[in-house]
Amino acid sequence: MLEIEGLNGWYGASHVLHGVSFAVEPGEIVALVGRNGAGKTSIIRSIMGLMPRTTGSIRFNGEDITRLKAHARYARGLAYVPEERRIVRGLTVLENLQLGLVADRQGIDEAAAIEEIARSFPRLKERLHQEGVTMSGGEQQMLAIARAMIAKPKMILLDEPSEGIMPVLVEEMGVLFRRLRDEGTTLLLVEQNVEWALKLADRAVIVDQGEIVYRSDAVTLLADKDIQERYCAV
Ligand SMILES: Nc1ncnc2c1ncn2[C@@H]1O[C@H](COP(=O)(O)OP(=O)(O)OP(=O)(O)O)[C@@H](O)[C@H]1O
Repeated sequence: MLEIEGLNGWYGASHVLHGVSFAVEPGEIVALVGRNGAGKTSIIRSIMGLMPRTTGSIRFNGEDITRLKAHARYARGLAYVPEERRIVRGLTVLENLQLGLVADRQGIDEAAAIEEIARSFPRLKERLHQEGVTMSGGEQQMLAIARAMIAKPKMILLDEPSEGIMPVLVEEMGVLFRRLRDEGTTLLLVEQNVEWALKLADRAVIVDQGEIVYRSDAVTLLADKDIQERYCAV
């Protein structure tokens, strides 16, 4: 589904990604973990076409998307939930959700799409006409995920979705991610909450100082406390 080969990335003169290669298969959850500053967000930005400068190649669904702009990648079925969520101030929950349909890729029936999202997110359903930014951090995170899901992407890139969120909502999020995966959506999950991410994921990739240093099944890394300690300890 997603194949990254020899990816290098820079912010100005600062070279932060060094020959990153890994693949994500259709319908799996891959956890991308590593310390603060290891390069996880930069990898996600590169996949979405939001990194200032990159070399190497990124293929999505068999197509080379390396030179495509972010909106074109989005239109091909990639969605992104950034760490900072970007719920738009002044807009209601419903209006924030509608933004997810602006770059509509398949002529989706808006009313049906909102109805479906409301079924998956009862907390949002109760608050459709409330201003989005007045909700709790966890509810805003759910809204950001719902907005990414609404146009039925093939793959969702999530940057630290559990950060700062109360445990009951993190649990709900885990149930949601498993359901999405079981329905065929592919997920790349960047997380500091390594144990939670590994329990959800099928496979794991570790990035350290801008390089991929480890790849395995999630259960293998979950059992390997030494590797977790070496590369993921905060
Ligand atoms: N906008 C930027 N300009 C310059 N350097 C940046 C910028 N964003 C990130 N960096 C640097 O790039 C490197 C990788 O950062 P990145 O945010 O990708 O790591 P991360 O693993 O996602 O970390 P975190 O968990 O802290 O978000 C770090 O050294 C960071 O300081």
